This record gives sequence, C-alpha cells and structure tokens, in this order.
Amino acid sequence: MSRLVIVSNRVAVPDESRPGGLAVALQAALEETGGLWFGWSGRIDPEESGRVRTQTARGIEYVTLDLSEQDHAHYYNGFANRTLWPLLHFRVDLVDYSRETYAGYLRVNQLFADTLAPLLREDDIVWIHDYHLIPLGLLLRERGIKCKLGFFLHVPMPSSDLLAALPNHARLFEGLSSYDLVGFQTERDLERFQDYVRLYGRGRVLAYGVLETEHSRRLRAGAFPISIDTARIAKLAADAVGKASVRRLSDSLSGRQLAIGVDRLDYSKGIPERFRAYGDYLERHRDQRGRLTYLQIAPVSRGEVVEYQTLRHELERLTGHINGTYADADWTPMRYVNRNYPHASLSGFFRLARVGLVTPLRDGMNLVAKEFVAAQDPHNPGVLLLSAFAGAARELDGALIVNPYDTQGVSDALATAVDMPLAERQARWNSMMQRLQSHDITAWRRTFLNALRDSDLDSVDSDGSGGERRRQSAGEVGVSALPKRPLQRADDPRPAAH
Ligand SMILES: O=P(O)(O)OC[C@H]1O[C@H](O[C@H]2O[C@H](CO)[C@@H](O)[C@H](O)[C@H]2O)[C@H](O)[C@@H](O)[C@@H]1O
Ligand SMILES: O=c1ccn([C@@H]2O[C@H](COP(=O)(O)OP(=O)(O)O)[C@@H](O)[C@H]2O)c(=O)[nH]1
Repeated sequence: MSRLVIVSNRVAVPDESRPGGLAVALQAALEETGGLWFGWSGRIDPEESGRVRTQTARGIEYVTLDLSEQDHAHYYNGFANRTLWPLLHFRVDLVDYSRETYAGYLRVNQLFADTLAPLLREDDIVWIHDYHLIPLGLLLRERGIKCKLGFFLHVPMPSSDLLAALPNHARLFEGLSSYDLVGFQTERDLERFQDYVRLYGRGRVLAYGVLETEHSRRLRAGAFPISIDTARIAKLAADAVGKASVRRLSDSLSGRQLAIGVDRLDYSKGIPERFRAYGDYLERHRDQRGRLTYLQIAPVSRGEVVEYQTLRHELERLTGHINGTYADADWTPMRYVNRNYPHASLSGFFRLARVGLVTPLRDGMNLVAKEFVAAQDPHNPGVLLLSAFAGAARELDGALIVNPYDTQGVSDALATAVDMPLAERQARWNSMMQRLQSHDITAWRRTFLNALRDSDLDSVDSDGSGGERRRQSAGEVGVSALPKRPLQRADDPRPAAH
C-alpha cells in the first residue's frame, strides 16, 4: 500500500498542544493510517532556516524544519498571515502586501520542496495543506516528483474579484494546477474557485469540478468538508463529568446556565461582535439577566501580528465594559480566558454548556462547532448558535443560524436558546449528531484520498464528458479573454503581468 505523506505548516509534534483545527484533524487522520508528517517545527532558529528534526511516535514519522527569524517573519507572520489570511477571509481592508514578504513565502516553500523531495518515494500519496503552501506542488513537480499530489484549502475561497486584488494572484493560484486534486471545505468555496479560474485565471471549467488551465493542464477540484473524531469527543465529554476542572467550572456556576465560546484569538472569529451581542442581550433581555454566565476561551494566536494585538486590546476593553456595566456583587456576566485547554477539558466544558456560541465573520469550517455538538449529553443537549458564514453551517442544520453582523439578531437567538424546551433541543441535536456520526474525520480522509487516487483525468474529453459529475448542463462555462502567456516558474522573482 502506498505511504501517506502529509505536508502542512503546522505539525502537531508529540507532547505539544497548540490550538488549531488543522493540526487536530490531521493528527486524527494520520493516527489511523500511519505515514510521514512534514512541516515547520514551530521553532525559530536565531540564525538560519533548515535544521531538520525527526521523530517517530504511534506509527507516524515526523520530519520538521526550523525557520530563521527572518523567514518566520516574512513567510508566516508576513505573507501567510498578513496577506493571504485576511484576503481569503474576505478582509481586503486588512491585506498588507509587500514583495519582500512574498519573496520570503516563496523562499520557505522552496526550502520545503528541497528538503521533502529526496524523502519521497514513487508511489507515495502526498497531501499538502493550506494557504501557507500553495506553490509547493509546482516546486515539487519542478524537482521531478511524479507521484499523486493533492491539496486541501482549510480556509474559505473568497469571491474572485477579491482574489484579483492580490498582486501576483495569477502566478500564485496557477500553481494549483500542478496538483491532481484540489479540495475545498464547501461547495460554495469550489464554486468561487471555478469562477476565479474562468474569470481571472485564463482557464476553463470543463464540468463541475473538472478544470483546465490556460496551459491545458487539467485538474479536479471538489468539496470535502472536514470533520472531527466524533466518537472520541463524545466519549471524552461523557468521561469528563468527574474531571476536576469540569467539576470546578460546574460548581462555580452556582446553578446558572453556561454559554461558551472557544476560538483562537483571531479577527475572523467575530469575537468583538459576539461580545457586543452579549452586551445587547443583557440590556434587552432583562428578564434573563443573571440566569446565564458566558465563558469565552480565546488562546492567543499569531501574537506578533499587529492586527491580532489590536484585537486583544479591544477584547480586554469590551470585557471590562460589559462586566463593569452588568455585574452584581455575587455574579460576573462574562469570563474571558486567554489560556489553551486540552480536548479532555474542553469536551467537558461543552457538555456543561446550555449554549455554544460560534459566530465567525468567515470561517473555512470551524471544528469547535462540531465538537460542541458531539460533546452534548443526548438526554439534555445544549443549543448551538452558529454563524451563517462558517463552513460548518452548511451541515449543522439543527443550529440556530445567525448573522454575526446582526447584533440584535444574535442577542435574540441567545435568549431563544436559554429558554428552548428540551424536546426541541433534542430534535435539533439529533439531526446534527447523525450527520457528524456519518461524516467524521475518517470519512473526510477516505473521501479525499479515494478521490485523489482516482484523479486520473485521461478519460476526460475537452468538453468535460467522460463520466464526470456535472452541476451545470453546459460543458464549457467560459473562457477568459485575457491574452495567453507562458507558464512562469513558481519561484520566478519577476513581477507578474498584472
Ligand atoms: O497554525 P496557526 O497559525 O496557529 O492557526 C491555526 C490553524 O488555523 C486555521 O484553521 C483552519 O482549519 C480548520 C480545519 O480545517 C478549519 O476548521 C478552520 O475554519 C480554519 O480556520 C488555518 O487554516 C490552519 O492552517 C492553522 O493551522
Ligand atoms: O483552548 C483551546 C482552543 C481551541 N482548541 C482546539 O482548536 C481547534 C480549533 O479549530 P477550528 O476549526 O474551530 O478553528 P481554527 O483555530 O483552526 O481556525 C479545535 O479542535 C479546538 O478544540 C483547543 O484544543 N484548545
């Protein structure tokens, strides 16, 4: 059987706990199959990038690279998290682009390619993850790698007009054509990517999920919603009842209901908007005042990036304002914690809660929403408030779906959740739990890898026929009128044509 090689910026090396859905999900996927996990070590070398660390645990071989301060600043804090992250989350207003950080991004991708290529075997299946590593497929092909290459984007694919605001967008996204399969979280993300290929990428959509680039290279693309280890979270939550941290939280509530939010401290998660909605709830739903305590867990993330520092200050100010305005001598309306908790505690916290607040402004999927559902007690489940702009909203139909920009709408939904009768809570929870039981992390991994193994496009005709799944009846959706130009190398330092 071929070996699975996973490549991602973030690697969950043994005995290290950092929040983030990608690492959580890939850890669960690799534990089942074994294989190689390659990526950044999470360490900064004061002098240079490239020190390789290897270790093996539970059938997984970890090969990681240290990054120099400069590479980390340009690649991770710079182009990945100050250019691509805001762009892909529809926040063009926050995009900070510079040629310097883009060069650093390409440099680190080259380093990944140079280090990984000699480790690969002919029949490996290589699965590359996320926006940090878009050019890696092309760089591996340039180094003679011929095995199956898949790519999965964990974050949203925004509207094509927004993508086009990125200098060099064509060169960067053209690199996706070196993969055999490109996966997105939702059908909407796939549709927006197809629009981009058609409108700005000079390519063609031969059929739904079958694309041809301007250089006549074909690739498949599909929607593969990521999920969680549902059974594990449910068991952790049930077992957590006796855990000291969960008991302490339960005792501290003095019989009040609990609302919980768990997010990396990130502006995409809509935390200030959620705090304001909670303030509005306390103001307008006075009859419920004192019946509910809100716990927000928000471990610091990307703390060297200025937009994240600004957000942290804003949240501290808002928490102080809400507690100062509404607290009583024996009750504090909200608790705000910057600590990172392990799943064993979080699952127990989720099970205690009457309401889960998941209100991102944009989110690729949001695994917390799924974990909250999986952790509930079937006899007394809590209610999920879920943003329409999280990928998870496409699947979790039993949630109260909210618009995070609508302060009063979120506040009213919270009041509805607090008073929701048991029968309705159970009906809503059952439908979501069924979905999570059939679409868990194993199903996600298998579906993607099976599609990657079957991604031979030789049988596809240029009009997209040949047994391909079709959404649109027209085989060819459109061709860009832009002039053709030769394929540039992924690391070509010349400025792009547009
Ligand atoms: O690695 P960090 O910079 O600390 O950030 C953590 C991860 O955040 C993002 O997660 C995304 O992937 C989740 C799983 O698919 C998804 O549920 C969530 O909506 C996304 O935001 C990021 O995309 C990862 O690369 C980071 O590792
Ligand atoms: O204190 C914390 C906060 C978050 N998480 C985990 O981090 C992941 C967050 O994934 P999600 O998809 O919700 O968002 P991301 O942070 O990847 O954007 C989930 O598995 C959370 O349980 C955690 O283990 N401890």
